[in-house]
Amino acid sequence: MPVLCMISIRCLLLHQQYSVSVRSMFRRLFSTSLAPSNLHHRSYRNLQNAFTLPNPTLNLLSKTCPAARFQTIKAFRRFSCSYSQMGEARRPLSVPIPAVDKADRSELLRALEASLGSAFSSEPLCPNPSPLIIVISGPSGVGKDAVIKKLREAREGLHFVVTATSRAKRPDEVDGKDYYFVSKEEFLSMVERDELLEYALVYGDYKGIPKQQIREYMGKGYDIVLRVDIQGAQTLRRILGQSAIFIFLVAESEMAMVERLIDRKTESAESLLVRIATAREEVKHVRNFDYVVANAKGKLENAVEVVKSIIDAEKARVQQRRAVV
Ligand SMILES: Nc1ncnc2c1ncn2[C@@H]1O[C@H](COP(=O)(O)OP(=O)(O)OP(=O)(O)O)[C@@H](O)[C@H]1O
Repeated sequence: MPVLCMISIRCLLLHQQYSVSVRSMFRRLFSTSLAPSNLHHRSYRNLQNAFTLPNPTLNLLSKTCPAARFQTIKAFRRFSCSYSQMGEARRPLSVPIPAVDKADRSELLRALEASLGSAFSSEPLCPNPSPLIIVISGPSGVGKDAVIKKLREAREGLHFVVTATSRAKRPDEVDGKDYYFVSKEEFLSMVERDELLEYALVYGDYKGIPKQQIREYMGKGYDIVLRVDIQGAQTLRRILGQSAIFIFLVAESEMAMVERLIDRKTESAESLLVRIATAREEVKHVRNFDYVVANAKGKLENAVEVVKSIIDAEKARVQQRRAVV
């Protein structure tokens, strides 16, 4: 019995080798021209008969190894099915195609359309991109605002959501542009009215993302850019899942990140310590993001280029992300 099984497997291998080589020979034969002759069809029918003729090898196999026979039949079905699809596109031409060096383009187009049985479509072959939600996050002082500022200058069709915050305005910040500066009480009543997609208490101040702004701009076809801290990004991942793109911004090293925060001169000594300690932990969250982008010292432009490329790549995805807020 084991001997019989080994013989059967050998036979199967030989049979499969034979069908593979015949298949590739066959493909070559049929892929040479758009105008197959009857000969091709006859050859195909002969070959099909050869496959379906009572075959002692197959019979032997079916008795000894039913699974092997099933595989062989499956392989043949796949082969004949792909042939018939191929055959549809290569059926004999009903309209002669004029010589390409003699006919003009419109003549050729008409003849090709008539032969194929339908007009060529001018509909775009690329996916119609749906508006994206791009979440940009990273440790404190890594350059999120700097990257977003450059991105704003470099690219149209993006809406940068203005976050509501209860923190005090810095001297160089503009209300309604950098943040919506609101009191703690105002912020909490927005929470009660369920007006925020996500909110958090960050270093003693509230920050939150107004839903209405996102809906309005997505409705107009804009891509949405959200700038959030790591805590916010985690919450957004839970809410939006894979429907949004999550980009993690990092400095080239921890030292570079600390120097950048010191040089900014916006933090007190205590706040600097808290931010740096937090940033150390936050870097570990990179695995929850889709992309990581380095914003190296003096290379802000590079970081912005990478973010732009990510957006371009996402626009070309076959399976588009569809965020609903
Ligand atoms: N590639 C870079 N090279 C040099 N300096 C940079 C670069 N990117 C940003 N900076 C500077 O680093 C400082 C921190 O940047 P930024 O305020 O954009 O960080 P952030 O991530 O938004 O910080 P936070 O989360 O604390 O608000 C700023 O002074 C900014 O000008």
